[in-house]
Amino acid sequence: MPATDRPVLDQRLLDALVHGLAGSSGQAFFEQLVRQLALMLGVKGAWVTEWRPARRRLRALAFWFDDHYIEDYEYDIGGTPCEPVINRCEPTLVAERVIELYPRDPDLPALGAVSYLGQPLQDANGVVLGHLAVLDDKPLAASAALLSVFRLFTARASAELARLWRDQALAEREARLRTLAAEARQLREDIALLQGETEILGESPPMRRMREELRRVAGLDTTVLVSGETGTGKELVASALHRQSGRAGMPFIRVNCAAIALGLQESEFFGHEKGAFTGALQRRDGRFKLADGGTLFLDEVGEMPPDLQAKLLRVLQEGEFERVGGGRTEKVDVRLIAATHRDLAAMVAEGSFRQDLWYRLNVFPLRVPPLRQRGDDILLLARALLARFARRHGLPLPELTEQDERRLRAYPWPGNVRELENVLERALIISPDGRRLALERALPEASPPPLPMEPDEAVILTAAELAALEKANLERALAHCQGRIAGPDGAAALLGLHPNTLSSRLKAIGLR
Ligand SMILES: Nc1ncnc2c1ncn2[C@@H]1O[C@H](COP(=O)(O)OP(=O)(O)OP(=O)(O)O)[C@@H](O)[C@H]1O
Repeated sequence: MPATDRPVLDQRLLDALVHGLAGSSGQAFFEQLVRQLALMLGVKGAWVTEWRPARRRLRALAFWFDDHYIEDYEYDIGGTPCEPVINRCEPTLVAERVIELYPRDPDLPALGAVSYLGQPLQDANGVVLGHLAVLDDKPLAASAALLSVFRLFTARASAELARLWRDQALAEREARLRTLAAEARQLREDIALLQGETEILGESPPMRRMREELRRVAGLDTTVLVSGETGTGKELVASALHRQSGRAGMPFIRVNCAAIALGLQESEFFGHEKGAFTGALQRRDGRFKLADGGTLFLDEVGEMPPDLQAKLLRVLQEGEFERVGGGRTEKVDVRLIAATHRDLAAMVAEGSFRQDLWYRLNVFPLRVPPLRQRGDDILLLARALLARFARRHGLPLPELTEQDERRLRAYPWPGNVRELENVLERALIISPDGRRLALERALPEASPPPLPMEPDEAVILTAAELAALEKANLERALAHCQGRIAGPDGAAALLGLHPNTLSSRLKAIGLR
């Protein structure tokens, strides 16, 4: 078709194109753009790329050719008509005989190219982000209309690509911030270590057993899977495994698998080369590299997305990995510890966690018991934690009263040691006189009242003990109300029961 017959002047087509693009963004936008551009200019192919300066390559974000999309198109710009577009940063039109002019470009003959038009995509500061190009199997005349349409779509593509770069750069910075936060956390842990705050306290049988297992496995390079409810001390256990191992002088690197931004996971683990993807402004080491010689702690491993599970498995099997955007394989010497509050076996059964990865991680399972199964450890922990908080805040250290002890034992501690820490710190801070803990105010509203007896080990009672406890409670209520059941001064009101219900209960347990 001669250039003048190309439908570039058709206003309706132009409107359709602009409207078609208005609603889309990202990948969909670029796909629409190249397809519509090729159709509109009546050319064989159109593609939009992003520029990877480190490797001097262009990677197609979308490539429409001969009525279909071409996937994964990436090329070195040397000897191609795209080279002057990128290098000189100016539009390039090759109206005909493009193969003769660029004989080193191997793709031109394959695509049957005769003509070429390309223009760089730039951000507001003139930095080259990529380019937009069309090619045809017929000569292409530079009509003013064609060039103005082409310029219009170059501007739209530039704006969209610049937006994507900004988003990626922001995500990069956030990731960096998270790394800094992790380093700050590491430093806080070092300080805690120096102040003796990393000791795993507890003398209850389950804690003694757990500590003994920890001691046995710590010195080996065995992968350990630490499980337990939230706040039970899994991270404390992981760092103790590291400190008691031969790797103690080397880094202990923690990755929270639940908190890595989508799209950055692979780079977070394995690192990336500068220019490896949009927004990868500099080369960065991943957590595997940072942990070289030391221990890598995969916290919340149950939250790891499936594709990352597959990649991690490959690294564990092959013992090496590649940075994102880098051809070189890297080998590191890392001991792996994973932790989860989830039931990984159940996740494997339901298909949300890879069985082969689970086998690799579950070499030595270490279960941290919930606080409610640790008996008097609750009191031991409470005293140690109170001393720590009093020291930290420069406050007097209150004694635990019997009432405090009962309250601490009776509460089920769903948030485990972390919750105990929070409650005690709050109780200490709001303590009215500095000598007495304000536990009743610091404990969550729904906490049960203290049991009027000292249960053995923990708050697990047999059915007979529970019945005896209820009987004693009802007797005390009756005595308090001089045997009255109903009425405002009756035992039913005191107990929060309907009088008929109370009468039935009294009959059932032989009190009436
Ligand atoms: N046995 C213990 N002795 C002393 N401190 C403990 C003990 N167990 C837990 N802690 C403290 O309780 C807090 C929570 O522990 P940690 O962060 O290790 O729990 P976690 O199981 O990893 O929690 P999550 O599942 O939420 O990640 C930490 O401040 C830790 O120092």
